[in-house]
Amino acid sequence: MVGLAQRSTESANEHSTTSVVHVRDLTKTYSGWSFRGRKVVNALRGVSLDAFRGEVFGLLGPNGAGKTTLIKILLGVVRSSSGTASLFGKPAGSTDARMQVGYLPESLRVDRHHTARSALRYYGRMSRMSAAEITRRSDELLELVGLEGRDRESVRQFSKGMYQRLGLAQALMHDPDLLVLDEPTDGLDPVGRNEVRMVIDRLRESGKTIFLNSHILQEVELICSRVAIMAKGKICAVGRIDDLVRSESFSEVQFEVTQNNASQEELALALRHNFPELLLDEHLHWGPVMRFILPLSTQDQVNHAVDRIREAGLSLRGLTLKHASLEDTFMEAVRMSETQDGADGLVPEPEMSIAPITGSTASIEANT
Ligand SMILES: Nc1ncnc2c1ncn2[C@@H]1O[C@H](COP(=O)(O)OP(=O)(O)OP(=O)(O)O)[C@@H](O)[C@H]1O
Repeated sequence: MVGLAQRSTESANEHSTTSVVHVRDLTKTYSGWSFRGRKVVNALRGVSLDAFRGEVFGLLGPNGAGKTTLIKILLGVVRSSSGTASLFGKPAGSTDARMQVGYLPESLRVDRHHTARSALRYYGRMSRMSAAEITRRSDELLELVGLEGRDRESVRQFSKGMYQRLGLAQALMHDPDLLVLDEPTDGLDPVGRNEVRMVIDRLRESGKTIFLNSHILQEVELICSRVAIMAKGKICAVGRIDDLVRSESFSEVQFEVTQNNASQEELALALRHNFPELLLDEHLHWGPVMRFILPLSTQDQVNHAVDRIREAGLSLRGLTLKHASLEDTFMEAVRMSETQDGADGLVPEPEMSIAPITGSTASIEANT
């Protein structure tokens, strides 16, 4: 298992160190009044992270962790309470920063009367692109997302995967260097997920930086080079997935033991005496060789269990270590955050007024 405290496992040599998304000590407090009085929600509590040029950075966290709030601040839709957030060195929300970011919301709505091409024309116009530029860019993007040849069909005919790939194309219309994707593969079948993943791969290869929010851990493992795990408004861990899911940590260990001349009942009795957690039958698989699984995570714990098996006069026939996964890392981080304080009230406050957005980020909604 991973260490319990917040830790950073950055390794500067393995990726570009040019910070595209730079966040320091960011806080966001929503406050307001209800019939019970004043309520405050600390949605972000001192968040710091960097996403570097050319990487796919994943933001993970359970519901209410603060992911959407962070993304809204990066896009300039919500104002932070304190701390700094910048994109390409420009304050998040400034016109300069917005011009360099494309956004795919979780549920992009493209009017049903559109074809893929007319939708891109619409978004291109919103980004104040010329007609020639729109045609050129649409051709490029339709090919990139694999919708060439389908561009005159009504989006009504589109599968979810095609719709999502069109969403990626709209986010890319003004050729931003940073793409912010909110749950890009949510609701897609395996084929659709694979198609979207392939587009993301091609974008990464072309040098774009991708910042994505997802709760599908297997997807994140496949797509992202680095991740931040958030819970209760804080970053619990940040770094390369391989580093976070440390190879020397386990999630569980399976033992196989036996004892000369002992019946299965005697063997079970000896095991239960030494490992009280095996009182439940579901944890113990009976047979001449008994099998059981313990939730051990460190080598020391494994050594200790082996010592106990030997002291009980049992012989160890087999030992299988299951290495920790990103899910184990995530669950541990979330468990830890739950043991900390932070009961928050939930009252919306009126958010800042939303300035006209240039570029394809115009599809962002003022979600209060
Ligand atoms: N406008 C708002 N007014 C008051 N509280 C809010 C507002 N927006 C979000 N919150 C609260 O802030 C906290 C963080 O919410 P946020 O939507 O950022 O989390 P999230 O990680 O994106 O969750 P989810 O995965 O469910 O979308 C939650 O407790 C949420 O209820």
